[in-house]
Amino acid sequence: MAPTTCVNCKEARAVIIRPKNRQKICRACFLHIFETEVHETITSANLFFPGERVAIGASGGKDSTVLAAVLKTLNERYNYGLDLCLLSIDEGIRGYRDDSLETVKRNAVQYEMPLEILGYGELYGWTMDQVVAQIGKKGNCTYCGVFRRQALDRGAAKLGIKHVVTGHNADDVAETVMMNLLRGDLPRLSRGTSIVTDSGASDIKRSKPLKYAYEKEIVLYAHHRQLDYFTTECIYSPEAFRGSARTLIKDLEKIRPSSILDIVKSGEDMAALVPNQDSGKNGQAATAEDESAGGCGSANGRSSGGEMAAMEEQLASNEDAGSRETEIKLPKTAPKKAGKAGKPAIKTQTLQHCEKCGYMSSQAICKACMLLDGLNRNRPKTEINIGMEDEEGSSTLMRQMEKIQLTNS
Ligand SMILES: Nc1ncnc2c1ncn2[C@@H]1O[C@H](COP(=O)(O)OP(=O)(O)OP(=O)(O)O)[C@@H](O)[C@H]1O
Repeated sequence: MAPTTCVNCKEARAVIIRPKNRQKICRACFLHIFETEVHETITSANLFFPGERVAIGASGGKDSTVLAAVLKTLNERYNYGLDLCLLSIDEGIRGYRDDSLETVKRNAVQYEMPLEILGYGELYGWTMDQVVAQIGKKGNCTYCGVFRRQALDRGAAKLGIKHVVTGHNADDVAETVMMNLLRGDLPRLSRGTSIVTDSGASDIKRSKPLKYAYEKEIVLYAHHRQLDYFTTECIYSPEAFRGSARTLIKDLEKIRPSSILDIVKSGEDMAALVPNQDSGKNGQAATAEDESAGGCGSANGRSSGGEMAAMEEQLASNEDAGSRETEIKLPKTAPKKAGKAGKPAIKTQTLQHCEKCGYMSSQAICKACMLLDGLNRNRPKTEINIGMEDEEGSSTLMRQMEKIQLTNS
């Protein structure tokens, strides 16, 4: 069979079938189109101004690595005049984040960007390994998400930077839209679809330049540019509800590739109909305590079927057949059981500063401080746990010991 020619340049051989629209294109055109689409997202939302200092939330994963690479390219190509740096949060997860941070350190050299790393240990006195040893694996994503959102703000403040960009992509936004629809939480739907979010109390703006980029295209971009990124998933359990929303989105995408963007657009349209009940500065959606803002691979259900891992494997095995067309077909995955989701009432929130740490909160005490309070109350017992094996058996034993101590006291 004669090789297919790229529909864009009409010259080179097509080696990619774009997941977004099924167009057959060559490698060079794919990379350029992907970058141009991100550029259009940036310019149409007026995300940056010349001379702006911007911190890239860098986890070492594919999304933030692609974000850093693309921003560097666009900054040079279109003279954005941005001063870019990498900001990493070390959640303190041995065998996961320590390894991914090594990738970020290499990226800092590759992209010639300064890197700042801030740890939960130094910020909160608790690493996620310690949190999980105390509370178990169930529900740990809540702690991690709340802490990370604050940590990114605090890291930016430390650097004197007022804008943090994250690698949230179209799939992430579509998942958030679905979750909030299923929960009947329209105000949160509005916050989740916003490309720019800022808090009413901190002057740090958040944005998602990859908001319209498909996750599969991000993987393809990373692959074809041979970017150095970290693929292992978080060792702690994913959030079940988001995992189910993710499976739903991926199933819809298989039938109709445009579904992801359609869901994002529908989310935006619906958001425009919802009264802006808790906007931050400049009328932007306030998200400091919103789950869509902090970002977490496991909380985003990365483990729900390991589709991206399968795709990466397939791309690697296509390596030898570089000149052939690459069509990504994902393995069928069994649907995951949804977690229990309460239906929150729509209510107006009053934004204020946390009495303890000063961070933005809709309550007198922010979520992070409330979580820390609970953890710190049991601190002495947790300290006994330090140094013990990190296995499920050990933490179960510790919890049993704690129960016995509580019963005795
Ligand atoms: N530990 C971290 N330090 C800094 N930024 C982070 C960290 N974890 C997540 N983020 C930011 O939040 C975004 C969304 O994270 P999430 O883990 O949900 O997605 P992901 O697809 O796994 O991202 P990535 O591929 O970049 O790890 C990331 O792209 C990154 O910008």
